[in-house]
Amino acid sequence: MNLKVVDQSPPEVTHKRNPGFPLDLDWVERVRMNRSALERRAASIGARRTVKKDYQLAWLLKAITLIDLTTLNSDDTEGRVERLCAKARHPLRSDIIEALGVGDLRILPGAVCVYHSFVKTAVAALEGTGIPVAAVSTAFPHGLAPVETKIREIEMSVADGAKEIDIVIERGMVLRGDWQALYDQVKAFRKACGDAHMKTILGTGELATLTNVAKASLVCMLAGADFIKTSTGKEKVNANLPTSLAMIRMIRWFHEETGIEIGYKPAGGIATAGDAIKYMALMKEELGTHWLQPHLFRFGASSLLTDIERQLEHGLTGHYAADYRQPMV
Ligand SMILES: O=C[C@H](O)COP(=O)(O)O
Repeated sequence: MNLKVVDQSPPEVTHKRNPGFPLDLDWVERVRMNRSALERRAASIGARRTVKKDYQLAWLLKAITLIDLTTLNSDDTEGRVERLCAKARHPLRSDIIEALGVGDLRILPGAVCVYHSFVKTAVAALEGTGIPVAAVSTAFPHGLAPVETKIREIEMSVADGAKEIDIVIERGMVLRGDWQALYDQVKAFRKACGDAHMKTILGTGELATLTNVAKASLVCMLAGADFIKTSTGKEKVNANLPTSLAMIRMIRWFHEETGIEIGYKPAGGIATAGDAIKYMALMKEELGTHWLQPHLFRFGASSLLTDIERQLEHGLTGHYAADYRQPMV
């Protein structure tokens, strides 16, 4: 198996964090996306085999390192978060690791993502692993609370030990075209994050057009977002490939203009190993393999790891495991 794809050099050495830039309304005005062209391009990603069989297991191992292992349910408990963190510590069964011969590779998820209330629990459960805790703060999933309340929630998540903050934007600001209000609020969120990296959830399924998605992406990047993220997982339409293309192309344009690399996080409804490979192929083709590293790409997903583990076992044995052998939480 070619494991080069799994190997990662330490990203922090070279990665320059987005410092934020002034709001350039002329640039925002120039942004246009052509939905049918993006849909055609997205369809071409799914239509052909993107990763040859020999490489599939390596890509799936890589995919694990890119997952924000997530539980975001209204009935979450400390116990469920602890079980999720135990899974994060050992994302693959030891017999699979042994059979793949990858015991010496650091295959751990990119982060564990929880509501603010569970940050302390997750930080304690992950101690010593180096796996960061990401908190969805700012009145997730709707984002509709007074700005002071949302800023306070960020500050509390950071104080509890979250190293990454997933903020949600107010979709109404985009629908009204109030780019100044969006910029000001996201900039204030970034300030409250301090050293914690900020992922900016756009709620793309509620933004009406791909041009709006692209403009909102740009405004959030100008305001200092470290990542742009599609969805909360709670909208009727969550991550998909055409929306991803619109956002990824804005990341590329932003990089061309500023030299700053922004991360991308598709989230919501990404549940199969096949989905994961399509998103990774899209990133590779549009931005290059460099972008397939945990500091520049994450999946927001609650059940993806279960399917990846099943597919890895299938790749090794030719059989699928019974569900009880791969409990999630
Ligand atoms: O940000 C993560 C999403 O809420 C996860 O959505 P999912 O449960 O559909 O995988």
